[in-house]
Formats: sequence, structure tokens, C-alpha cells
Amino acid sequence: MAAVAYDVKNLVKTYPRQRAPAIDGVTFQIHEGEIFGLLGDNGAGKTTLVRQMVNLLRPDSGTVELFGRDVRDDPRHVAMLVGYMPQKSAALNRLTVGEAIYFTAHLRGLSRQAARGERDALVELWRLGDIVDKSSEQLSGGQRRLMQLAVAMAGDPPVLVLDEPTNDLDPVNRKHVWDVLRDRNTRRGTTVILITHDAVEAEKAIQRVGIVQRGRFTALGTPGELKSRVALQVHVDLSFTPGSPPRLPAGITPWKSAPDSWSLRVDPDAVPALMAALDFADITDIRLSSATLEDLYLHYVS
Ligand SMILES: Nc1ncnc2c1ncn2[C@@H]1O[C@H](COP(=O)(O)OP(=O)(O)OP(=O)(O)O)[C@@H](O)[C@H]1O
Repeated sequence: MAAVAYDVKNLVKTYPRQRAPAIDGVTFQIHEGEIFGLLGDNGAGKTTLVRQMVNLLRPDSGTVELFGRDVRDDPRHVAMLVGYMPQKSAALNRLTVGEAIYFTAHLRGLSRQAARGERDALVELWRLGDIVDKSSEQLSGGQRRLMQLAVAMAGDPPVLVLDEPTNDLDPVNRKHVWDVLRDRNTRRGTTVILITHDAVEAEKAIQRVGIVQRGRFTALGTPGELKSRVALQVHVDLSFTPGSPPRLPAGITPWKSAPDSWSLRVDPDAVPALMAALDFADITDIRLSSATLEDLYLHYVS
């Protein structure tokens, strides 16, 4: 069993002049070496939760321990061990991209020479060569996000806490983010905690998920565990000879249709009847897939 990286107990936070708590008695653990995803609606409390985990926000009650030590006891403990990427930040505005990466690596304990090497490696990894000498306030939203990822990773902290790391990014860079995170996790054992609204892409990387609603977890577990707790429908995508749509058993209707293809959602126990009813002479392609993390999310927040 992997060591516990984060141990969060009974965390409560109500902002001043707010009636409802933003975080309402949250208890959970994150194990060393896992990729943990926080999903939830806008305003559910995700950012409030992670800001308390990185000691940027004080809880009203409850505790957050990082590798056995309360994060409030020693701010340096968190700064050295956690690379935090906030959703929005003006903190690095005056520095160039290269300086922001270099100084962060140096502050996390690398010698000047090693920090320069780290800067060069991260500039290459995140393809920041063209903007390395620009000050971060001159960057586009996506470029800024890539710089923030490089800064969070500078000095190779064992834990990354990333608040919506793929926001503002184009599809190529979004894929690159998921690839890099998976690679860091596999090769270096980096623990990754991330907030995302991108359940479809996150599914490829996330090993355990917490779904937050009104300051509480409504679901916590591996995607497989959560799916097995709810009877989610099977997806069936089928294509057919133009002009010859298949006859479907009563009660099954396509929820998405194009001239010669349909998508169906079917209860797992209705799949055999569907297969028996289809005339495969006119079916040109058929794919069955299980429910996705997005389905799971929609199930738990609705
Ligand atoms: N500084 C603040 N003062 C007062 N209320 C706040 C403050 N920051 C957040 N809130 C409130 O706390 C609740 C949780 O906000 P939080 O930013 O944690 O949600 P979130 O899940 O991260 O949302 P999103 O997905 O939109 O980023 C919301 O109702 C929000 O309005």
C-alpha cells in the first residue's frame, strides 16, 4: 500500500459574509504516486479545497497533513514538496518565463547550475523556446498556462496540485499536458492532484476521482468502483447501409442520429435483446462501450 501523501480530516471553510460553507466537513486521503482528479460544478468548492491543501487558505476547522505534517506548521514544507498551479495568478508577472522557472527551481533547493539545467529542460518539455524571454504579463492565456505548468514542475516536487491545468489550451497542448502528467507519474512517481472540467480527457489519466458538490464529496473512488455502484447505460454506436436503418426493440430509441448512423444508450441487461433484434446484413459498423467518466460525473451531480 502506497504511503499517504495528503491526509485531510473534517475540513470546514465558510467565507466571510457567506451563509453556506464552501467546504463542509471533507475527509479523504491521497496516496503517494496517484493521479487524483477533483470534478464538480462551478462553485462546488474545488479551488477552496486545494487552496487549503497548499496552505494558502486557512480552514475554520479540520486539518490537512502532507506526508504526516500539518501544512500550517511549516509553510516551507509545502513550498518544497508541492508544485501548485493556481487557476489565476499575477504572482509571476514581473519575471520572464525563463526567470520564473529558474528561480522556482533554485528556491526548491537546486544549485544555480542545476536550476539553469532544469529551466532549459522544462522550456523544451513545454515548448516555451519562443517566449522564454518574454515577461509573463505579455503572454496569451494558453502560453501563460504552459509557463505555470513548467513553474509548478520546477525542481521536480513530489506532489503537483494543478487547478484546471488544461484551461485555455488548444487540443494539441491539452493532449501534451495529459501525456506529460502521466509520464511524470509513471517514471518519477509524482503524485498529481488536479481539478478539471474536462472529464473526457481526464479519464485517460485519472486513477481516482472525487466528485464535489456543495462543499462535500458525493462520490470518491476509482472510476471503475464508481461506475460499478451505479447502473450506467452502455453506449452503442452503429452505422448502417444508407436507407436501411435497423429495427430496434421497443423502448430503445437513438439519442443521436445522422443519415446512416445512430448512437444508442441501453441498460446493460437490454444489450442481448438489442443484439438479437438487429439485422446485421445492413449494419456496416457497430461499437459497444461502457459508461465514461463524464457519464459518471453527470450521474453524481444531477
Ligand atoms: N473569496 C471568496 N469570498 C466569498 N466567497 C467565495 C470566495 N471564493 C469562493 N467563494 C464561494 O465559495 C464557493 C466555492 O467556490 P470555489 O471557487 O471553491 O468553487 P470551484 O468548485 O473551484 O468552482 P469553479 O469550477 O467555478 O472554479 C462558491 O460559492 C464561491 O462563490
